[in-house]
Amino acid sequence: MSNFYDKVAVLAGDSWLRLHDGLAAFTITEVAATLTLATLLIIYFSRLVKKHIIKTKLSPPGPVGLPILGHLLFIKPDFLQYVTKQSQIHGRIIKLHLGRKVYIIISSPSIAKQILKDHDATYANRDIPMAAIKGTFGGLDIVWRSNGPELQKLRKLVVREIMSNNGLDACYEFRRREIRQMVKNIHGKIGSPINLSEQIFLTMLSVTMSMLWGGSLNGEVAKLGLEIKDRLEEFMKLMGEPNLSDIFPMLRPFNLQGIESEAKKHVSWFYGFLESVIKQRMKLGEGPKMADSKDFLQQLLELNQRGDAKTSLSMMEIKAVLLDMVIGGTDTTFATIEWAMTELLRHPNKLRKVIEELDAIIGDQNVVEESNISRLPYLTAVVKETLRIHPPAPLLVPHMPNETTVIAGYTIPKNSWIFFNVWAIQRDAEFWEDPLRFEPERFLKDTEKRNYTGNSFHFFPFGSRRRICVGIPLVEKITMQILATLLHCFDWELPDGRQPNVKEKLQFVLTKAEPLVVVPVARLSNSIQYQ
Ligand code: HEM
Repeated sequence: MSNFYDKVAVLAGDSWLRLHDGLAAFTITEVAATLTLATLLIIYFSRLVKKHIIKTKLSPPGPVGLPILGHLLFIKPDFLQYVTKQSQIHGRIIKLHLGRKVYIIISSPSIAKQILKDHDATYANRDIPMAAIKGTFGGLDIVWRSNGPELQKLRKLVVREIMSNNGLDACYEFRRREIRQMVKNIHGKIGSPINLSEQIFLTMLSVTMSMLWGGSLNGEVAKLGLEIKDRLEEFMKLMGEPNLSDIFPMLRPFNLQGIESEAKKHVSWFYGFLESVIKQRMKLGEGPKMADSKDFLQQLLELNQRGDAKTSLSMMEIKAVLLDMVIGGTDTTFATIEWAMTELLRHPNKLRKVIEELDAIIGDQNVVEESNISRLPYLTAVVKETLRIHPPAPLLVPHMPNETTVIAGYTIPKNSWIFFNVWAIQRDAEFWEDPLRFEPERFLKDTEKRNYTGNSFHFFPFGSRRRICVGIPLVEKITMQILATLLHCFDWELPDGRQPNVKEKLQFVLTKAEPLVVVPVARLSNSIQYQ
């Protein structure tokens, strides 16, 4: 043994020549052992140095909290307004705490980029709230799964099989049918004030349900659709509610606010309903077919039958993913259309430009089809400007780093909740000229740079990189087609000439606090569009 260490000393200290001489005398095992030892020492010391750097770095600034509770009592009633105001006072990266949970709020594009681009994998995890654990079989869906091969498998399946051009084309007829139904419903109420927000919501739910399993909200089924809406709204509210079981995990067994049991009640109702749809589908075989259309459920069940671990899905995963789709597909898209209509009605000169474009491209005699959408650049800019001023997920979904890191000179502890305040970034006068003005024209210039595919950290309403929204291709089609149809088929009058306000309400998704009430007026000479 001592002979071995003598040889190591020769290697470490003597001349190049002697080293070469010495090498000849070593066995392969001895050389390998030396290299392993050296590597382990390097790893050990670099970790020590990293730990020391992290320890000596600062914690992000933030308001002073109460002992034990931290900022729990301050974040209500309006979390978004509270964190935005605190960021204006303390800086673009701030820290709050709720019990032992650390919240980090980012309002800086460059810091967001550092996290989402340079530390993407570390920060692509989620700390799943108790309400979501109850609602997703412990996190079997996409939204609440942490980073890893299972998440990537699910995301790939949805993106490739469902959100691809082929997947979406396969269920175009379902979307088209529901939009035609919306036109018919509104046409029946010409001249009287209608709650357009509710109409848009029901259309979106109807479109989503019909794409997922061929369901519809017409006739008897309408009641069912409304019950789905109420149950899922309750579930979302509970997920957004600060929960003592999350903040103080030792209190979990007591379920003090009853959030977990309530969440389970609402979501179990929804899963019960889904099970009956799935059972019926399996009994009947293929389910409703329209021309060459296939609904999502059919595509998901085919994946379940594949029996190939790489691509197949379990029944629980299918149900959890369907829940993501109903929630993700309905609320966010509804909010975007509702805000776009509100902003256009507040800005008649912009509305006029949209109408001119629709008249030029679609004309008086035709119906808006998905194939026309790419020829409507001004309306596309309207949707982007709406997503800039009113991002439906203003803080994205909280990310969680699985190790402690140093970001912008501050230590971000492992397992903290990271909120990206896109709402504040997208309204920041430092990055946007006259940021509160509704100005779609800003998206007509430099269109490549000003897109929302996650490369710009000044405009990222869908997030970025590993956790970017999987629904973007569907959003692009459905938002544009519904908006174009509403504006092509009808003129809209404001009851008593009152402008709609832009008061916001955050319940996981940022919607209008008050519904949009307007009077539809028929505007096309060809009544075929209304039938
Ligand atoms: C205007 C409409 C929409 C907006 C603004 C939006 C926005 C977002 C945002 C901000 C995230 C979180 C990104 C992050 O964690 O960093 C997200 C995730 C997600 N969205 Fe959307 N979304 C929309 C529509 C949809 C639609 C139509 C679907 C599906 C039908 C969908 C499905 C999902 C899913 C499954 C996730 C989870 C992705 C993951 O965690 O890996 N979304 N979306």
